[in-house]
Amino acid sequence: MTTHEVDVVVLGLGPGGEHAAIKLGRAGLDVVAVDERLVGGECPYFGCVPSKMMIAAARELDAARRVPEFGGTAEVHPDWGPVAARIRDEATDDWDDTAAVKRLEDAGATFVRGHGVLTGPGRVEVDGTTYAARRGVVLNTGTSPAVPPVDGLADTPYWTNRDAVRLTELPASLAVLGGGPIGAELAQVFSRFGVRVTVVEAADRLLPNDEPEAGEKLEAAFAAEGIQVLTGAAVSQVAYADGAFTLAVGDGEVTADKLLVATGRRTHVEGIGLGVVGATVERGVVATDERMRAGERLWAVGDITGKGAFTHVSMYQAAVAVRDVLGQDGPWADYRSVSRVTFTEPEVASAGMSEARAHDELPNVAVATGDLGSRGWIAKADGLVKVVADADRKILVGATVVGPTGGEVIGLLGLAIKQEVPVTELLELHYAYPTYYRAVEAALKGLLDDLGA
Ligand SMILES: Cc1cc2nc3c(=O)[nH]c(=O)nc-3n(C[C@H](O)[C@H](O)[C@H](O)COP(=O)(O)OP(=O)(O)OC[C@H]3O[C@@H](n4cnc5c(N)ncnc54)[C@H](O)[C@@H]3O)c2cc1C
Ligand SMILES: NC(=O)c1ccc[n+]([C@@H]2O[C@H](COP(=O)([O-])OP(=O)(O)OC[C@H]3O[C@@H](n4cnc5c(N)ncnc54)[C@H](O)[C@@H]3O)[C@@H](O)[C@H]2O)c1
Repeated sequence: MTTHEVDVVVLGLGPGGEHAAIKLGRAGLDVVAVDERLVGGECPYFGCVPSKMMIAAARELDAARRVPEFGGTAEVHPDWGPVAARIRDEATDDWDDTAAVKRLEDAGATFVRGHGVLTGPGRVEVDGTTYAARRGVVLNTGTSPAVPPVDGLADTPYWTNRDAVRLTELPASLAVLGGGPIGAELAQVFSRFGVRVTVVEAADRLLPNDEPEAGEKLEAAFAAEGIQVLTGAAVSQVAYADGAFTLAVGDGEVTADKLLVATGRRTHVEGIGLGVVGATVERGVVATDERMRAGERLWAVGDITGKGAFTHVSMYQAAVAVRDVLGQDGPWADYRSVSRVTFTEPEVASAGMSEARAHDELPNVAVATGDLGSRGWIAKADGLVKVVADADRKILVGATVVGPTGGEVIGLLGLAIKQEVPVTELLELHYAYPTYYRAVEAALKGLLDDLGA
């Protein structure tokens, strides 16, 4: 067996691994970067980028459909062709990572395509070759779609996100299993392109990991667009015959031409030798410290760390790990104010803790909710701002914004949570009239009585 001595091996090149390999290569280290599929991982080829391109197109269709409400007439004839072409040509290079491999090599890293396994501290084996890393291994092996053990499902030609982003034509009807971020975003896209969509969600609301009020707003928006949503829905069986899927849901049935499974993710932590470096894996998550250290000469970043399955978290953690590999003095990982956005319309954005988590972790919590104010009324847009405060310290610990630009407005609140800005000081800002972010001021005012401020 051949052994190569290097400084660092990056195993798995999702957004975090790619970032780490490029930074460490540019820092002059001898880096070997390993991926068995495409450099960049899920986000550019099967996740964020293609889905957001779909969403951009679907939004234009929806805006055109709203013309009569505001003044005039417009005819909308959806065409998936330009969306499919844009994803193929602009987002994914036809699912070819030549450009991403070149970026790695230009940074000084050596790319190896293959399945890597840890064989000891700092040691990774790929197809019979061992790479022995003096400093250690950065692990970023990410996830695959998780498919639930529903009777019959495995034998059907269901889709996951990896199929949905490669479609060149759309079906007449689609059932979406799972109403989390993937299911919700894609359900709305396909519905806006004329597909009859039914979302089947096991929990009692859409986006069950967000505030309940957010799920309610989204469900109302979906109903208004004609998307059928079944919540609290247990699917006991899936069958496929004569070109159609049938889902047994409670006492009833859902039928559709196609089925998209969006029921969560399975982390790639099994069978890759995590035991040999003393890493702790619990419920599919690799335990990490504030420097992203996960075992002997091992750093772990991205979805496998369970700190938020988002591209920005993966890249943030990679930057932390790079600092530690290079012997720098922090800053280390801080998750108090992780922002996240589901790009439905309305957007559902949040930062920090939910109200429920704040009640679990803090003795005194204050909560206030407001609507989107003048801007929302003018644009005929429904939504909300919810703020969660530590009532003893009089600072925000969590926030949710549901609305047309929720993902932008949350930036202000994320900063306030991270910097622990007193609520009274936040109220000293000038909130331009009539912006969406002005709705934050109204929500904050709702906290004052409870804070005794
Ligand atoms: C449809 C969809 C939409 C999304 N939208 C957003 C969004 O808008 N915003 C956002 O922040 N996040 C979004 N996400 C989540 C985002 O894609 C992930 O959080 C992101 O890709 C980070 O993942 P990661 O860095 O852990 O690794 P991944 O992207 O999962 O990549 C891991 C890489 O490791 C490789 N690998 C695994 N095991 C091995 C092995 N043993 N040997 C060699 N290589 C291996 C894989 O081939 C893969 O390339 C979306 C996800 C999906 C599916
Ligand atoms: N805009 C974004 O940032 C974005 C977009 C998409 C995905 N993501 C990331 O990817 C992750 C994975 O997304 P996801 O939506 O697949 O996972 P998820 O775990 O967030 O949601 C899955 C949903 O499926 C439901 N479910 C599970 N089993 C079911 C069953 N048998 N029948 C019906 N419903 C069932 C769950 O209750 C849950 O609501 C997200 O948590 C998020 O971190 C982010």
